[in-house]
Amino acid sequence: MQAVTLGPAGTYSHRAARAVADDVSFRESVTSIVESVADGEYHRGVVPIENSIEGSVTTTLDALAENDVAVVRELVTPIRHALISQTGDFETVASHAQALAQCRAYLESEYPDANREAVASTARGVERAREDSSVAAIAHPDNAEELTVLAEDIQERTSNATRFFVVAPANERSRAGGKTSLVVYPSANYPGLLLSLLEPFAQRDINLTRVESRPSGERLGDYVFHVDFEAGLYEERTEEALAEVEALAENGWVRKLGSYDTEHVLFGSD
Ligand SMILES: O=C(O)C(=O)C[C@]1(C(=O)O)C=C[C@@H](O)C=C1
Repeated sequence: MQAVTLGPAGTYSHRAARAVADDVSFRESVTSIVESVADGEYHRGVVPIENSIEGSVTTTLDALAENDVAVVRELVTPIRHALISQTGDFETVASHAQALAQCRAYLESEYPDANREAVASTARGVERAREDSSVAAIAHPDNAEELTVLAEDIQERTSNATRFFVVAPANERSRAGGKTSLVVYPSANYPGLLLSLLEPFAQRDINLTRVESRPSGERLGDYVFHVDFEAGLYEERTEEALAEVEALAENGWVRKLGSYDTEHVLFGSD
């Protein structure tokens, strides 16, 4: 099977994608990965959804709200960052914005005067460091070929981990699995709306694992809600809860991304 993920080769997304497919292709943005699966160009896409330190990857949330795709697997993988450069003498640190944020304390204490440059991915940061000796990158240490690893494990916590979703064409959505993800756009705003959307789950003893609001883009104060919970779409209690949520969102829409199980993925050097 072929999968598409964030490139170039060597990103954390690439590491996660190797657990899904032998043949991995690359795109420059999460949005184009999700779109290329929705268009049928690829069968699987691997996208970061949430990090234990820095929280949601908002471009992924928005792409899942805007494209009709299914989530078929969830992969959790440790994220251990290294500082990589040609020499110890650099002016700029280049990496993905998530990685720069996950190493904020280290950078502030060790390199308070260095410029931070957000690039499309951690591996793109390594390319910058390879081209320019005044640039250091934050990335997985396996990317350091011919460069120097100045420091390892510079993320805020050793427990740093990122969740990835494996997206598939919408017709491959599964009802089986211990977790489910939904996107709900109620297109309404009144006191207690969010409470009413969540009560159907509490009443059926369904544990929510994440609720995130994102602006709908329509107007200020209008939100899309991303909800993950510990039950499968095949369960009667889920069907009942969803019927109530769909009734509450009758002016908007509910996207069932699908049910899946969580897998923890490790690589040799993790
Ligand atoms: O830049 C990469 O290496 C990515 O795969 C992206 C990404 C992210 O968007 O969160 C993935 C995992 C880490 O949290 C840091 C960056």
